[in-house]
Amino acid sequence: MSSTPLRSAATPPVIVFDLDGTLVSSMDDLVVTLNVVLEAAGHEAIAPESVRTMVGHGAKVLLQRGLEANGVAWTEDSLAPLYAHFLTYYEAHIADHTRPFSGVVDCLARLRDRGFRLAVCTNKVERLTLPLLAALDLTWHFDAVVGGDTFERPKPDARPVLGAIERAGGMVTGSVMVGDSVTDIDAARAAGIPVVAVDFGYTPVPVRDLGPDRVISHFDDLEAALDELSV
Ligand SMILES: O=C(O)COP(=O)(O)O
Ligand SMILES: [Mg+2]
Repeated sequence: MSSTPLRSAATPPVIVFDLDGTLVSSMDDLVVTLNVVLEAAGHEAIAPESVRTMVGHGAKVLLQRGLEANGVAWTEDSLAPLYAHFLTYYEAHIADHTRPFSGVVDCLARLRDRGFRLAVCTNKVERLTLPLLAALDLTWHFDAVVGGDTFERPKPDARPVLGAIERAGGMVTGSVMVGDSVTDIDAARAAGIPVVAVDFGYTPVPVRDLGPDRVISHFDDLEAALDELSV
């Protein structure tokens, strides 16, 4: 049992979680989907190690990067049918291989017990985010879910992070972002809240080099990191 006192229920801080590469290991399903779409359009499949460096800005940008890796120039018009295929295929295979990372579910429960509100702030569009959370039975943990298309601009804009805190009914002071990539760190900075990075996510450079306030290698270590940040 934690000895940390419960927080005031009136104005709780919010732990705002990124989704892909932070809460869930979605890489395998993203790789399969991207390559199904690219190959159907007559292009080469991309190696999983390369796809890992392309995730974090939403499916449309992933597809754009997949085309660019094939040396294919794209326009909004040429991208549209491929993006439609991506959405349809990925929706039908959203949790074939995707699972919460080790320790996630227990950690979410402990944070709730400690009086935090919890939110998701991902650059995945809502159409994909909501079914993925539901398929993994994660939805009920969260007071708010913000996708890449919920507000005008996605992360690294501050608005989705601040919107997640607001929709979760919490206050900005004491809230913390937990993410795996530069978009999360920059969004947290823009929102004026600290950021804990996980080092097992999807990023082309080591996340430690991006200057997060704390780095964890397992969700069992998140509460200690939050305690160190005095939130
Ligand atoms: O690139 C995506 O699909 C979304 O990524 P995120 O959950 O890490 O923001
Ligand atoms: Mg991520």
